[in-house]
Amino acid sequence: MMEPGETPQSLKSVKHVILVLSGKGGVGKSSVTTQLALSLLNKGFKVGVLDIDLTGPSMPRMFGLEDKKLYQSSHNGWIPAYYDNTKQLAVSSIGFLLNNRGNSVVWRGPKKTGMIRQFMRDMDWGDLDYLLIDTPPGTSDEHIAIAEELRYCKNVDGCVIVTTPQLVSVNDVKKEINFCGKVNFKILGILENMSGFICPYCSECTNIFGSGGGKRLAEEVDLPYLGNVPIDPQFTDLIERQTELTKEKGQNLMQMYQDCGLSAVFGGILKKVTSSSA
Ligand SMILES: Nc1ncnc2c1ncn2[C@@H]1O[C@H](COP(=O)(O)OP(=O)(O)OP(=O)(O)O)[C@@H](O)[C@H]1O
Repeated sequence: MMEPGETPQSLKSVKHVILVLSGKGGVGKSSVTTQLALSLLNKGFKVGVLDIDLTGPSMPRMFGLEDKKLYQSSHNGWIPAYYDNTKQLAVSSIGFLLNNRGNSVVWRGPKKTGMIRQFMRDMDWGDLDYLLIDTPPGTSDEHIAIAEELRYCKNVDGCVIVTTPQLVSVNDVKKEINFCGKVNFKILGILENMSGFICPYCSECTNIFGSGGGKRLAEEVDLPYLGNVPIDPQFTDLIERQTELTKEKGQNLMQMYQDCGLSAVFGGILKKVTSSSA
């Protein structure tokens, strides 16, 4: 039984917890979580990823783990899905508990809260350097539940907020910032995803959705700006065809990501995230 004000047992051996949030859906929050994880792994850290997007879980697909399941250990709760035998990357998502990928989760608030509580208290993460938490868009039941669970955890570094350059996304981010203030989550910085498209043939950058909205917002609200992430079709292809590419190249996702243009971009972003969280 957890006493009020305590860090859940499952997080006691986790050094840093970082949440990834966005005001709007489809802005690339899961892609950002995935790339932060890959960048940390490529630096030699042991990483866990918790997907609390209960209605649209995407972490199993992002890491090519769709066939995996979560198992209940005899004494220590749920065992996460490991990417491979090295156990450097552990992932937990409701996607691993659904019998069928197409199944939908139609739950009211209390059931969602119960599931998140279980994810927070009953996972056997073991020792981790970083636990990244991918959240659904907005500020709904899942966010309130996770904020309650993490309320007294000393190892929560804070949140990375993802936006796209469009004003409508930037406006929704302001609500997310407001939410973080209310639940006392530190904001590590704002990141602008889909910030231009780099032509793979001529390397010219076209600002399809405009650009600079994230940076202007960070200045307006006086928060660190973490950087722009362009649209890179190589990354989408890597995620979509990872099983095929792994067979073709004999490399795992972490190795293949190092050849992706976005890995250098995330190298810079990770430095800022980890220095803000230090
Ligand atoms: N910088 C990028 N370059 C190329 N593709 C990207 C980039 N960012 C996101 N994508 C692609 O856009 C799609 C949506 O991204 P993602 O699933 O990460 O968004 P999300 O904000 O997590 O969505 P949801 O609101 O459904 O949780 C995915 O197919 C992803 O591969």
